[in-house]
Amino acid sequence: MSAERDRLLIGVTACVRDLDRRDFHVLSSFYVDAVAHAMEAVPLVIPALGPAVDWTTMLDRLDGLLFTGSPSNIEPHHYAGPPARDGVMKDARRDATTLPLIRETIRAGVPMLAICRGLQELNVAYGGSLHQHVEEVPGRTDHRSRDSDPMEVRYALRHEIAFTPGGQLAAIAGTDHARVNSLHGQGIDRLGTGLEVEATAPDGTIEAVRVADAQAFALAVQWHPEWKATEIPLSRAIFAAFGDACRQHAERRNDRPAQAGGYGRNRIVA
Ligand SMILES: N[C@@H](CCC(=O)NCCCC(=O)O)C(=O)O
Repeated sequence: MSAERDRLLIGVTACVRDLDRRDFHVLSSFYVDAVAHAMEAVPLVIPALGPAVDWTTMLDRLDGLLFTGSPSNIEPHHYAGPPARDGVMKDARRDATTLPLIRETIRAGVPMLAICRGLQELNVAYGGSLHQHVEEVPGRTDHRSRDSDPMEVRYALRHEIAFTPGGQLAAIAGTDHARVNSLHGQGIDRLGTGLEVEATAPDGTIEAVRVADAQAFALAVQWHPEWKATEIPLSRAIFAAFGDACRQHAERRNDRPAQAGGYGRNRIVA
């Protein structure tokens, strides 16, 4: 088998945007670049088709899933929150795809990494709720970036985070604190059942969580490691740890006999 065929296949979630009077399934190139370069894996864009996607077939073939960030917000009815203010960007079809897909991914034991909106989706998928405007919560700072700023400014490392002592992220990072970028207006309010906090900002905002009883890697961060993923040491470490977990999952699955419709299907080899 060629080295190219050995590469990991990583699903990356897409948003739906109305562009030129049609819907496009889109995502920032930073995520696919991070998968291609920091993980040396093959990114496969997962369209936001909601229940039309056959999760079992998809999860049988993927080595891992990256739940991406997005300018849009989760519709508050998913966490019994008050209606969003006028003008807030939403994406019902992404919600209808990622919320069940996260639960299914973890149930299937497929490794996952979630970033920004992805972290918020994981929290909501596990029964948690969100602050819709973190900057208005007493004691909190403004975690948003300015859309008009150049990317180097928007993605600049902006604030400290402290890793939970003894946590998975502290082990991945090899330190107890780091500086991260910040491009979000929403954040975790009530923590989802079964999630554990892995990092916090000085104002108390939850910056990273993990699914406590997941069979495989299931980590989510509120910042953006996909930015300069091959250059920033913490980002490199996160994608390396995710890649290791995906490789182990691929190896375990390839050892299992083929099943018709289960999560143990062998990959087709030449
Ligand atoms: N809209 C939510 C989530 C923030 C988020 O994921 N930002 C990423 C923007 C850039 C990108 O598409 O990658 C919030 O504001 O909290």
